[in-house]
Amino acid sequence: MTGTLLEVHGLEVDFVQYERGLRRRTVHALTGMDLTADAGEVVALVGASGAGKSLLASAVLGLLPANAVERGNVLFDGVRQDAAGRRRHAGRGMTLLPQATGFLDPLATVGRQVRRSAQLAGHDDPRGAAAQALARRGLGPEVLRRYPHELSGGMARRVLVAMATLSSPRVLLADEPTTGLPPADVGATLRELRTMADEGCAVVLITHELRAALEVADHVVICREGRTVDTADPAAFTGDGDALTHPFTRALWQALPGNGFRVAEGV
Ligand SMILES: Nc1ncnc2c1ncn2[C@@H]1O[C@H](COP(=O)(O)OP(=O)(O)OP(=O)(O)O)[C@@H](O)[C@H]1O
Ligand code: NI
Repeated sequence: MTGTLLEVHGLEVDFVQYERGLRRRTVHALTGMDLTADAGEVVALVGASGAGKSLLASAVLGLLPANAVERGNVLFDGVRQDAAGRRRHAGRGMTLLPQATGFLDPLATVGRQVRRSAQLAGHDDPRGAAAQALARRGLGPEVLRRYPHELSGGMARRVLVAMATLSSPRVLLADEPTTGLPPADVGATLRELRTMADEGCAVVLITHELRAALEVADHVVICREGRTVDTADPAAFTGDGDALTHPFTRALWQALPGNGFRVAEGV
């Protein structure tokens, strides 16, 4: 259960936009993302809102919109894959646990969607596996018949977690998996991701909550304004942050409540 399953090298993403009068404008959304995740690891990708975390996940899975232009390399299990190749792995070898619960199909029942994840992963009994996966997250059989709009935000998120884990991915990109969950469920979800890694999956945990990331991560990748700026060891996030070599990472740590209330601006 060793080996690098996901490598992202110098990933850049531009969006081509047309303004009034058909004037073309290029937005440089990602300008240099690097990330490596081995089997057995949780790699946290941490950064502020708009830093480019979700975009990296979409790009890795080949799910960028048509007006996006991508440069750089993405390797899955040591093999470079173009966007179409990555899309073929999506939902099988590589799974996205999406940030937006809008990823659920509004026209299909929860049961049908969760069973589909189980089927794709080759479960012998998709129906039983789906019911069990939901029950493990406190969602009873009545939820199977519901449509996504009949779920609360927290329930929808637990359905997404159930679908992602059922698909037994080798690489899991979990995009803000704990947002909107009550504290007890946050811990349970993080532990679940840790267990998936311990069983051989490479987990990329996308979050803006550094403290939560430190609880389960083996490495912390820090991104800022479309590029990764540092990869740090979770053990270095202690005390005043003197063990953190990058000034931006140190400032992020020091700015956390309880760490001195220093402001990270101007770094
Ligand atoms: N389809 C798009 N067209 C143009 N710009 C986009 C598009 N999608 C994302 N962006 C831009 O790319 C940048 C990164 O967005 P992204 O959603 O990856 O941020 P994030 O780090 O996931 O933030 P959050 O923590 O709020 O989820 C933002 O500036 C955003 O406006
Ligand atoms: Ni995001």
